[in-house]
Amino acid sequence: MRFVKGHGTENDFVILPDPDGELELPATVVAAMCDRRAGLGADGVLHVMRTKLSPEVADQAGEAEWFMDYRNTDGGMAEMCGNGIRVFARYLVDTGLAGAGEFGVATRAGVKRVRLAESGDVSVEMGRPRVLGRSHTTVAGREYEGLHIDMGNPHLACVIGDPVVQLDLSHQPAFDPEVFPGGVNIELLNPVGPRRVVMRVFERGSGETRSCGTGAVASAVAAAELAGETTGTWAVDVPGGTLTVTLDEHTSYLAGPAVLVASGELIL
Ligand SMILES: N[C@@H](CCC[C@H](N)C(=O)O)C(=O)O
Repeated sequence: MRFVKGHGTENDFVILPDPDGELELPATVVAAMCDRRAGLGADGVLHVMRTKLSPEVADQAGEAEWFMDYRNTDGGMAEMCGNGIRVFARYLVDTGLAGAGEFGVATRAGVKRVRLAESGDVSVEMGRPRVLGRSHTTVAGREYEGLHIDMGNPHLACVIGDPVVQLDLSHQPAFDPEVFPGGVNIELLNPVGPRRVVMRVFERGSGETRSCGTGAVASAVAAAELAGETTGTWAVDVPGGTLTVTLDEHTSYLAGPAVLVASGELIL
């Protein structure tokens, strides 16, 4: 099985080209690929399929030739991945499957428009974050409150007083299963300057990762709410680098580096 490996601010992915939709991807196979000791190692899998061949998203085929079928480390499907879609776009352009410039990519959360800049950064229009209320999480015995935000996938973004660098995120933080029946991505963040936050994340289905694009947008929304703002551009520092989030009245944008680092043959 051919693969390409890439990352966006060290949120890393195995890319599986499968234009004609011939691959079977049971959760066990995805989990084996993502295993950092016995497999290739990754935070998730980007399965590259023609949109028209996937019944899940075939209605998006008019706006997007390619479908990002996203899987978490545990093999579970997710609706959207902000870093993944930027790496996916980099892959499509570098392999000639899409022209440079702006184009649509199909996802389970609808078509997202991506754009490659000359600097090498890839940006994506993420849509309007939906704030659905407040909830709480417990991390290493400490309870934190945050905003429940729908980015196509579920988030709990918590601005906290404790320094996020010191948190123990080696275990699943507790959350309210009545609010998040399908699980949740949990962001912990500290504002560190005007429109700048430091964020760590515990992702649904993958554990702590070094970055999360949808989580960065949710974090900017939570920081903006605290500052009494609704629009503007935020820098989100994550363990793997820095992402830029722009919020306006109608939508949100995520930008940052997206690189391919290896390709080869997987023996599974
Ligand atoms: N790392 C991603 C989010 C991936 C999906 C997430 N774990 C979920 O289950 O919703 C990002 O960059 O947004």
